[in-house]
Amino acid sequence: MSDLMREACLIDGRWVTGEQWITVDNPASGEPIGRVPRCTGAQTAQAIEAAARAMVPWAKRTAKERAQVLRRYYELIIANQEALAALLTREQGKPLAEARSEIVYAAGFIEWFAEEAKRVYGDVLPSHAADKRIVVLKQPIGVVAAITPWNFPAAMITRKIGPALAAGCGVVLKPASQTPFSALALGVLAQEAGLPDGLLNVVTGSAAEIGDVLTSSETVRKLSFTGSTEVGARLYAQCAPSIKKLSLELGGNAPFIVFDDADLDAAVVGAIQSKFRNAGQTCVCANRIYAQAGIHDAFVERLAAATAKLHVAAGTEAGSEIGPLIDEKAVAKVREHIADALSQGARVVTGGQAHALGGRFFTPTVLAGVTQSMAIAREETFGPVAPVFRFDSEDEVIAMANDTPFGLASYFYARDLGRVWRVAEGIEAGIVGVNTGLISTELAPFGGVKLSGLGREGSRYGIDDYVELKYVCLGV
Ligand SMILES: NC(=O)C1=CN([C@@H]2O[C@H](COP(=O)(O)OP(=O)(O)OC[C@H]3O[C@@H](n4cnc5c(N)ncnc54)[C@H](OP(=O)(O)O)[C@@H]3O)[C@@H](O)[C@H]2O)C=CC1
Ligand SMILES: O=C(O)[C@H](O)CS(=O)(=O)O
Repeated sequence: MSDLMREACLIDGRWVTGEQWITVDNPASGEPIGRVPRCTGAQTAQAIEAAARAMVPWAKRTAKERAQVLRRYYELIIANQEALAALLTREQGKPLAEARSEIVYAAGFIEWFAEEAKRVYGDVLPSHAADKRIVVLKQPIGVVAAITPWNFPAAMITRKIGPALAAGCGVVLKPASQTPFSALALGVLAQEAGLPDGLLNVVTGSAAEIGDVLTSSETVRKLSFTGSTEVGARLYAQCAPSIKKLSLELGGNAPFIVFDDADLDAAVVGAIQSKFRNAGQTCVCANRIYAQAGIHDAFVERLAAATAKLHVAAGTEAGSEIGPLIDEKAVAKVREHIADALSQGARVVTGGQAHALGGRFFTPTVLAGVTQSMAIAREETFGPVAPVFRFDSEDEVIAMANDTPFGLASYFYARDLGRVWRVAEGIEAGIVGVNTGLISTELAPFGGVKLSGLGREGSRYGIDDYVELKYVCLGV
């Protein structure tokens, strides 16, 4: 067990366990790698109380003092990149190279919000009366509950705790049950960085039981959730009675459009990067690939050739590019999407079947002849399958791209300036990648529209969701 691995929860500065446990397995082998406590509702309530108590002195510290602690936290995450990456690959399965990148990405949110802590500015506004002055204060919103998914076990956490801690809030974090160890390791480093006891609490266990306590608590003033739209909507409803502020980063169904005037080789590189990162298990993966008639056949041929070269192996194996899927349910969904597409006339260009490694490994796949009526066009595959649709006109493909209740990420390759503006403005999404398949950075506002969620994470906008505005009307 690495010295960052904890089989315990962090509540009020203490590592605690319970009477029941949840076993965590290695997706590459299916073998158990450890266990974490199944925290009770009472333990969750203790964590909320600890966060509320610890945030009072924390919020009273100067912004610069908070920034200095967060800066130390950032430096410790970077210093422990290798150990954190190894732990992340063991519990989530992604290639070690991707895990190392995720740790840098995760650290980037702490670095960024350490700086943003010092720039939470209020306002003095022109008054409405000679004997009044208008002052706007920005104050920490209160205790923050953060619930995170398994696909980015480190970055999805720091993307939430970074702004929360920078703003002066206390946090109760519930990581995904399949990938708790990265979160607990970040708890170890938070203590080492000097975060006060109780400010960051990490509870593991039954999502519903912990979620019920977090969403019903009136002490919790903010819920930040990343995960499926189904669960996000449920949490939204559960938070209504206590009128919490919500950030919801939910599911996607990203279109990836290649126009006739695209740089075809660049488009193939971008499609591979967007589609197969984390074995396709990201909410911003290209989920539908549209190729214009003039380049369709050449693009499909080149995409299939590049896809067939991807190295499928356990994440710990040198050169691994595609690791295992998180669980058997994920493999079943990939099979269902392929079978449904083939039953409606699509064809396999490469892949299409489980990998020789067996278990949760699946061969990177390209389908052609895909249409909007297929399940793979309507649902998020969350796996290594690239479905290619043919289209003729710009208006037609914008309509196809927008023919989804989701609106998180989108991508297109084109070089005509007018087309770039028309398509970027016409696509209904929170994020548009133009001539790139990689859009993830802590410096930009990340989030979606429609059923993909509420709010933005990262960037100078990201801290707004963790403060409240207070209007002070000053009689003079
Ligand atoms: N927009 C974005 O940035 C992202 C969106 N996603 C989306 O999430 C999905 C895949 O991730 P996945 O983890 O399976 O998503 P889930 O929504 O199933 O789970 C996300 C988190 O919510 C918890 N959870 C589940 N049910 C409840 C509940 N009733 N009350 C409280 N918490 C609950 C889970 O806990 P437990 O693990 O214990 O079940 C987990 O920690 C995909 O749809 C993907 O698109 C994923 C990542 C990023
Ligand atoms: O969980 C996800 O899919 C992440 O939000 C993707 S990203 O932040 O790495 O782009």
